[in-house]
Amino acid sequence: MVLKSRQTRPAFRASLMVDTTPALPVAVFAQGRGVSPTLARSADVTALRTVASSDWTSSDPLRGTVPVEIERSTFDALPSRSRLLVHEVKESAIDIRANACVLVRTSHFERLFDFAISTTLRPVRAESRANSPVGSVLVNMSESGLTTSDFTEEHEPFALFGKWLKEAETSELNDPTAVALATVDDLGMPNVRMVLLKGYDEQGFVFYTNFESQKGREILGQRKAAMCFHWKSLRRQVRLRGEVEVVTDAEADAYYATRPRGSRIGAWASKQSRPLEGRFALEKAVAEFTARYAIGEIPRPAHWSGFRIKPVSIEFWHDRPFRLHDRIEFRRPSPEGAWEKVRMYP
Ligand SMILES: Cc1cc2nc3c(=O)[nH]c(=O)nc-3n(C[C@H](O)[C@H](O)[C@H](O)COP(=O)(O)O)c2cc1C
Ligand SMILES: Cc1ncc(COP(=O)(O)O)c(C=O)c1O
Repeated sequence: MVLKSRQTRPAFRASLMVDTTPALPVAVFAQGRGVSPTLARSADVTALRTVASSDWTSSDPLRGTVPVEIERSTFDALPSRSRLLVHEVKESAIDIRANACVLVRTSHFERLFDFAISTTLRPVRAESRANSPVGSVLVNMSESGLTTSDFTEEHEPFALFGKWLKEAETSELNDPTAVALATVDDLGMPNVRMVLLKGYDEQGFVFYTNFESQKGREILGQRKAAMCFHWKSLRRQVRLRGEVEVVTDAEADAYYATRPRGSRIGAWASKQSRPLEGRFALEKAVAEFTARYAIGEIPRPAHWSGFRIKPVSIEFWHDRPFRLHDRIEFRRPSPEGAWEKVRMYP
C-alpha cells in the first residue's frame, strides 16, 4: 500500500455486525474501501447481518471516535449506541483498533456487548501497489509481519507461550484463552470440548470445572489430558499434553472468589454433564441457591475446582505458505526433566 501523504490514505469503512441467533455471537470487522480482500474477523461473518455502519474518508480525522449510525435493522434487535476508535495510521502500515459497544434489545433479552479487534494491514505484493492509486492490500497473515521473529530458535516453551498468548489477546475477536481440552475415558475412548485457560506458569496449565462432569470424571480416572489452542487471527496453534494434578484448595478458592456472583451460584446449580429434564429445573435450582446464599459469601462447592496439566510436550505451530508450516516441539521425560527441542516436518 502506498501511503505517501494523508491525502492519499484510503477511506475505511467500519461495520458493526450483530447476530442474534443464537443470542451470544457478535462480530465486528473493519473493511478498507479500495482494499481487497475484506478483512473479516469472524469465520461466520457471512452469516451475520450488518445493523450499523460508519464510513470515514481520508479527509476525516483518522484518530478518534467515529460515531456509528444505524444503517438498517432487519430484526427486532436495536443497537442503541456504539463507538469505533481508530488508533494509529502509520506510513507503512495501518493499525486498526476498533472498539465497539452496542446495546442489543430483543423481546427475549437485553445485553450490552463490548468488544474489540485490532489488526495491521501491510502491503505484501509490490505489483499491486503499482496497479492501484491507493494501493491494494492482500491480507496474508503469514507474510504480514505477524511473524516478527523466528520462534523456532526459542529454547524454552513457557516464555514463548506467554508471548503468543499476549499477541492473541490483542488480535483475537474473543476468548484468546479458549482451548480444546482432550480427555480419555476408561475404555480409551477420547473426548474433547472447550475450556478457558485460567492460569499458566512453569508448573502447568490450569482450568476450572465441575469435577463430577464427564471431563472431571475422565481426568480423575486417567490423570492425563491434552490441550490445543488455535488462534485463527495469528494462524498459530499450540498443543500440549501431560499428567494432571488438582490445584490446591487455596488456589481454587482464590479463583472462585473472582467469578461473578451469578457464575458462583451457577457452579452450585449446574449438575454439569448430567441429564436435565428441562430449563425450568435449572432455573429452579438457580433460584434455590440464590435464596440460600442471599447474604454473605458464596462458598466454593467441593466438586468445583481446578486441574493443572503438567506438560511433558508442548508444540508450537505457525502457518507458512503452501502448507510448509513451522513446527517445533519441546519434550521432556517428566515435568521435572529438562526440555529437548525437536523441529518437525509440517
Ligand atoms: C469457549 C468455551 C469455554 C468454555 N470453558 C469452560 C470451562 O472453563 N470450564 C467448564 O467446565 N466448561 C467450559 N465450557 C463448556 C464445556 O465446553 C463443556 O460443554 C462442559 O464443561 C461440559 O463438558 P464435559 O461434559 O465434557 O465435562 C466452555 C465452552 C466454551 C465454548
Ligand atoms: C460451565 C463453565 N464453567 C466455567 C467456565 C470458565 O469460565 P469462568 O470461570 O470465567 O466462568 C466456563 C466458560 O465458558 C463455563 O462455560
